[in-house]
Amino acid sequence: MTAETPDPLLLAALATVQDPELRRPITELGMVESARIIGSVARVKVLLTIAACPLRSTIVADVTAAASTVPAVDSVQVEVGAMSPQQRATLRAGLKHRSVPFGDPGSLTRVIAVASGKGGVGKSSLTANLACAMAADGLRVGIIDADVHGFSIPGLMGITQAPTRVDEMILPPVAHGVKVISIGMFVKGNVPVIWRGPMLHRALEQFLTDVHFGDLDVLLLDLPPGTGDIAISVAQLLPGSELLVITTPQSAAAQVAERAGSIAAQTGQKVLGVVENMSWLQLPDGTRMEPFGSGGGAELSARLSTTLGTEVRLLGSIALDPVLREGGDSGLPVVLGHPQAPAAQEIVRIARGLARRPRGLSGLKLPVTPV
Ligand SMILES: Nc1ncnc2c1ncn2[C@@H]1O[C@H](COP(=O)(O)OP(=O)(O)OP(=O)(O)O)[C@@H](O)[C@H]1O
Repeated sequence: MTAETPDPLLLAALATVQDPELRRPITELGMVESARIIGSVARVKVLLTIAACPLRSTIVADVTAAASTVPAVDSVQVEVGAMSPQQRATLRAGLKHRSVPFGDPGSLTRVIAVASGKGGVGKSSLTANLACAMAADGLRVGIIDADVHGFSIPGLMGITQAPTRVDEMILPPVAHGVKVISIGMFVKGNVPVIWRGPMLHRALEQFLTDVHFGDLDVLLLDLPPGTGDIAISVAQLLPGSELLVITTPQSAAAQVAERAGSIAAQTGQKVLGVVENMSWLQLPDGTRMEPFGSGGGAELSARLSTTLGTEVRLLGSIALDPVLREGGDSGLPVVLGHPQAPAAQEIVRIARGLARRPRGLSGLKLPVTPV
């Protein structure tokens, strides 16, 4: 065997190693420069996308473990280098070719925009938990935190790592199996974002084009509360996206949420359903207290059904539970940290229902052209 020819058994073992960010075998990504076995020593040279790759040690550990499985190998030496600009351009071209553009009518990724009428109803907490529940079920899931003024997804998912940039391509950090991108990852400290419509539109557009999510089953968008510019941009950039509307049981909250949901009447988007959050608090004696009243979710689903002319179901009601708040504060969503909690089980049930629904035209108002 010449110095240039990789050892086929070693290469086959290395094909089981995935780049943690790109989620593709490192052999397919052009990251294995050489793979030889000399005596009983496996010598592998790995090229990282950039020299300062934050996941360097993970990749080295995975390569070492994979190479060790080859029967002839007693020890493994991993040399790490960085790709040349030319190699990165080839990688980018290959990824662009294979990634699914979420806005395409033929895209197989289900895009769910999570909306609410007002802030503080638990929209971001539910987005994070629904995503984790779907990922735990084996789906490939991404979140775009489009709540640019009140971005909270990185904290809820426990992400402190910045996205990796490969030239103009952005690789989103992965937490609990979910790929996440947020404007919060691009601002220093807790600086408020004071962008207006056109900038918000461009930020969302950039997330959708420059962030490499790879092939996703579900992309969740955490929208800002209300019926602002971003909701319109989402409808324009992702015409196939569907809305999930969150409310509390309070009648006033449901009325405000109706405005967020009825935006679908203008954009032609489908409303997947309503989720009522903070429905009740379980007291130590087993009784239920309803701090925010009751009936808001049912009221909202009835109102939206009338406005949109199609059934909009109440998909579930989630209890007010301190463990849900604690999970958000610690970056370990309750569906993973306390899966036995009733609130977690209800979120998992809702997530499974959403994931099961086939994509299609049912429930959509189709434009009718007069003949
Ligand atoms: N079911 C629940 N039980 C207990 N606490 C909850 C529940 N849902 C949300 N919370 C808490 O309520 C607060 C508001 O939730 P969250 O930030 O998810 O709301 P939001 O609708 O996304 O708000 P905004 O749009 O203003 O960001 C958070 O502190 C969160 O931990």
